[in-house]
Amino acid sequence: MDPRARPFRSVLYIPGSKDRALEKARGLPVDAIIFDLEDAVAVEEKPAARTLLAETLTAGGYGGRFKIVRVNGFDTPWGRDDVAAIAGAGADAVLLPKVETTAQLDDLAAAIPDVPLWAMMETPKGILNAAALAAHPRLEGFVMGTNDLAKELGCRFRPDRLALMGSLTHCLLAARAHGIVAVDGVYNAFKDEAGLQAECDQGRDLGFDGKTLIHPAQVAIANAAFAPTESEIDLARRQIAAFEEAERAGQGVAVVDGRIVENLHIVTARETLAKAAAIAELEAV
Ligand SMILES: CC(C)(COP(=O)(O)OP(=O)(O)OC[C@H]1O[C@@H](n2cnc3c(N)ncnc32)[C@H](O)[C@@H]1OP(=O)(O)O)[C@@H](O)C(=O)NCCC(=O)NCCSC(=O)C[C@H](O)C(=O)O
Ligand SMILES: [Mg+2]
Repeated sequence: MDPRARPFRSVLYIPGSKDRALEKARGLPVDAIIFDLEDAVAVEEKPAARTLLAETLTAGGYGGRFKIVRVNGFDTPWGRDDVAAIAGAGADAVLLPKVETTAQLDDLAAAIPDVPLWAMMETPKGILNAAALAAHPRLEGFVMGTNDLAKELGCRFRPDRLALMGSLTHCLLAARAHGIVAVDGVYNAFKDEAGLQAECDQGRDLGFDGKTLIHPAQVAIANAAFAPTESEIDLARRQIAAFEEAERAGQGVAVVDGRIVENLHIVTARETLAKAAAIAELEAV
């Protein structure tokens, strides 16, 4: 199945140690959840978080939300135990942090044979290897780790994310070349709605499927920013109708709102309608 066939507008991190947040997420209108065992969980809490998360996933109750578990790296004392604990618990994907090589993905793939893999893109080596990682046969999604990446680059956070732009677009190119999902990084100032809106709009303009989030207050903004707008849906319908009319008249080009519409625009128009339909289907669950 095409991993991009379902929506990933809002992808909420939940620390695997926080039972209240794990419970709350069962009612949040998010497209996907990253149940985190890595950086959001303190070292002393890791074994208990792993057990709590395995029990929580097994209990279910997350409806149509896509369930991703971020395990610790296999170069830590916890990574392999994390994978063993969540295997068979019903996760839709397992997310490996700080991925740099396809050998790391091979290692994870061998440890959990039946679950799709996702990769955190957040180190310079990982970003440089994005094309090879995206081509891995088990990989279905990239998540940008913009905090770790900024740390590694030694760059400053700016509203326009200038220092990160090369990495963001490089990973998007790799993801699109290999048909996998690409989700943008988090916006840390979770009470700053205007800042989040601007960063979501930028991520959407770049081509990301959605945004990773850290707080429920961020969900509505991401859901709106990464959904097709009413005017985009209306335009898509009119482009398809006009193009089909042109084809019936033996022509390969139509004109809508003063702009040419060719077959390639119809591909985009159909994708827009398919995305709107997938969102409606998910929201009906
Ligand atoms: C940022 C927070 C620490 C804020 O927590 P808190 O002060 O408790 O928030 P609120 O009191 O406003 O919470 C209100 C209610 O919402 C629930 N809640 C809060 N956060 C979440 C969440 N993420 N998911 C689900 N529910 C959540 C609270 O439980 C309250 O519920 P109730 O009491 O019933 O009203 C906190 O939001 C938080 O811990 N966020 C997640 C942080 C996280 O996961 N960080 C790691 C991922 S970021 C990262 O690592 C990216 C990447 O790797 C990189 O390098 O960039
Ligand atoms: Mg990180």
